[in-house]
Amino acid sequence: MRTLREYEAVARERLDPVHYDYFAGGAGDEVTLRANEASLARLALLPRILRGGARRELGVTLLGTGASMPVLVAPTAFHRLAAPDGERATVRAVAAADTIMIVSMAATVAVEDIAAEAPDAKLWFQLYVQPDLAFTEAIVRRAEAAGCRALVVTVDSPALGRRERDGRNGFHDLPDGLYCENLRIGDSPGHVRQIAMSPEISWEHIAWLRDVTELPIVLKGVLRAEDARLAAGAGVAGLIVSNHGGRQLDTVPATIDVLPEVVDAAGGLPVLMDGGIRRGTDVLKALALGASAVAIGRPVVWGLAAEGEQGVKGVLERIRDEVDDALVQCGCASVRDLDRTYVRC
Ligand SMILES: Cc1cc2nc3c(=O)[nH]c(=O)nc-3n(C[C@H](O)[C@H](O)[C@H](O)COP(=O)(O)O)c2cc1C
Ligand SMILES: CCCCC(=O)C(=O)O
Repeated sequence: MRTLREYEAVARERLDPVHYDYFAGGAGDEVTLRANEASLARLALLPRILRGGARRELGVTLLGTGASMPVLVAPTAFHRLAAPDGERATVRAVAAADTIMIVSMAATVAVEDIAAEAPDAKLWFQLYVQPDLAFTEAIVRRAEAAGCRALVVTVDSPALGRRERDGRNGFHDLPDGLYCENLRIGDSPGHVRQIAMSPEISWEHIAWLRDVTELPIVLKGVLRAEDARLAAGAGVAGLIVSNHGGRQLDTVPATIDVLPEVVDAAGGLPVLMDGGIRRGTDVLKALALGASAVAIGRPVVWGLAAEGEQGVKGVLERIRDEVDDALVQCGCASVRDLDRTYVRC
C-alpha cells in the first residue's frame, strides 16, 4: 500500500461490512464527512522557490511532549474490532513512529495495558466527562497513573451523532468478549452503553476538572471563535478544531474552513486540527493556516485492519514521507517555516 487511501481499500475488503460502516460512516447525510476532505483538496498550496534545506525538520513540541512529526493519532474507539490485539498493536506502531497517541476512553484495551505495551509511548487520554463525577474522577486517576500526559476532553458530543449506517446495520454494541476496558469497575466489564454523552456537561465541569487534575486539558471539538475565547479564559491548555470526523452534527463546516478564525481567537493557545487529513499536502495546509499539529482518525484504523501493527506503522511512515516531500517542494526547511502565505483560499 502506497497511500492512506490504498490502506482504506484493503481494510474494507478485510473488515466485516458492519464494522467497516461503523468506522467509515458519519452522521446524517454525511455532508460534513465529505466536506472535510473536499475543502482540503480545494485549497491550493503556493510554494516558494530557490530556498529550503538539505534536511527538513518535522518535529514539534505540544504541551511539553515532543513528537517526531506534526501528525498525531486521534482517539478512535474499538480497535479490537479492526485487529485482534487492537490498541496494543496501535501503540507499538505509534511508539516506533515517535508520535503521540490520544487513547480513546472507549478503547477495547485498558489504558494501563496500552501504556505497559510500549513504555516509551507518549499518550494523551481522551475523556467524555460523565455526569457521575466520582466515576469521571476515577477514570482520570487511571489515566494519570498510566502515565498519560494530557487530558483531551471531547466537547462536541452532548448526544451521540445520528449514525444512520449503524442504525440500518443494527450495530449498537460490541460483540461478546469485547469491552470498553476503561469503564471497567472492579469485576464488572465496561459496556459502550455506559458512556454517557450528556447535554448537561458545561464549562463548570471544565473548571471542576482543572481542580481535580494537574494534567493539561485540551478541548476537542471546537468550531467557533467565541468558544475558543471562552476556552482560553477557562484555563485550558489547548484546542482541537474537530467535527468528530463528520460523526456528530451533520452539515457543520469542514474543519480546515474554520481553523483560521479559531486560531485567531485562541489567544496563543496551541490549536490542533483533525478531519479529512489523508495526504502530506493536507498537513501542510493545516499548519500553514495556524495549526500546531494535526491528528488522523480513520487512516490509523485502516492500517490496523489491513496489516495490524505493520499497517499502522505503514500509515504513519507514508504520511511522514509525504509531509517531508510537501515541505521540500514548498521550499521549507522546517514545519515552522509555514504561514498563511503558503495557502491560497
Ligand atoms: C471509528 C471512529 C471512532 C471514534 N471514536 C472517538 C472517540 O472515542 N472519542 C473521540 O473524541 N473521538 C472519536 N472519534 C473522532 C476522531 O477522534 C477524529 O475526530 C476524527 O476521526 C478525525 O477525522 P478523520 O477520521 O477524517 O481523520 C472517532 C472517529 C472514528 C472514525
Ligand atoms: C460510545 C463510543 C463512541 C465512540 C465515538 O466517539 C465515535 O464512534 O465517534
